Amino acid sequence: MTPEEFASALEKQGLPISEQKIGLFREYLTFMLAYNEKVNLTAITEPGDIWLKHFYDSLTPLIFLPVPNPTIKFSLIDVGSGAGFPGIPLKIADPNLQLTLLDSLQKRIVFLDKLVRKLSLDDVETVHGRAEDFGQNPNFREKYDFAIARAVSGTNTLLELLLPFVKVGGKAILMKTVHDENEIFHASKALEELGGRASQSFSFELPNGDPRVLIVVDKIEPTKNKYPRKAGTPKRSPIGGKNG
Ligand SMILES: C[S@@+](CC[C@H](N)C(=O)[O-])C[C@H]1O[C@@H](n2cnc3c(N)ncnc32)[C@H](O)[C@@H]1O
Repeated sequence: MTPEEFASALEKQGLPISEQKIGLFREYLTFMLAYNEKVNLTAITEPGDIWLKHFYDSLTPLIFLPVPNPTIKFSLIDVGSGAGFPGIPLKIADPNLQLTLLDSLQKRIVFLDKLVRKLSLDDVETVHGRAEDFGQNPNFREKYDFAIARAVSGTNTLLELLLPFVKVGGKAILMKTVHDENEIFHASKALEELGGRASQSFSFELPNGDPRVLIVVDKIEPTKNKYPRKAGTPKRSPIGGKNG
């Protein structure tokens, strides 16, 4: 996908993007690829693939999910953000977002700090640590309108990593590749323990035909104090068992 195809695919989906924002995506791509030479950030290094599989893919929640009133600032934590996906593309598209990027790898957080300065993005906080620890931290716990993650872990594990961050009334968004789109409706044990309710599941294809699923979970009750459990436990022993 070229930058022009990126802009026109978004426009077709009702998400027009300005030249100035395309310029920020160009800077992001150049900076990430240069940095990737010394620090492992992404296995996707072909520019056309970056426009499609990182940038366009990261924006799909804005295309497929009902967007809250754009004049209201909302807070979002991107858990396991890696090289900034999906958080940074979402912030470029919606500068009103109050964004937190969390990752357990220090070298990725150092990259994200530099990137945020390079792109002059406001209201972006980067946090080095494990979701399991920060989910128990009162400054982060139940403080966000949205918690999102792409390519971090299986659904039951991810629910335990995401839902503790979400305010009652907010949403967790799970970005998945191929999987059973009804899986979330069978994650009842994890949802019940964590105060979530499966709300929507969207299956769609990227412009090249690659399948994607977005799962939305409403936070309907506070998460029980014992969750998230200590670092590593949600992955080793997911509530309700391992799933996709
Ligand atoms: C496969 S990468 C995906 C990165 C990015 N979300 C993307 O879609 O390109 C997974 C990232 O999650 C981070 N991660 C995994 N488990 C985590 C945890 N428990 N807490 C915080 N970060 C975690 C890893 O350090 C890694 O950067």
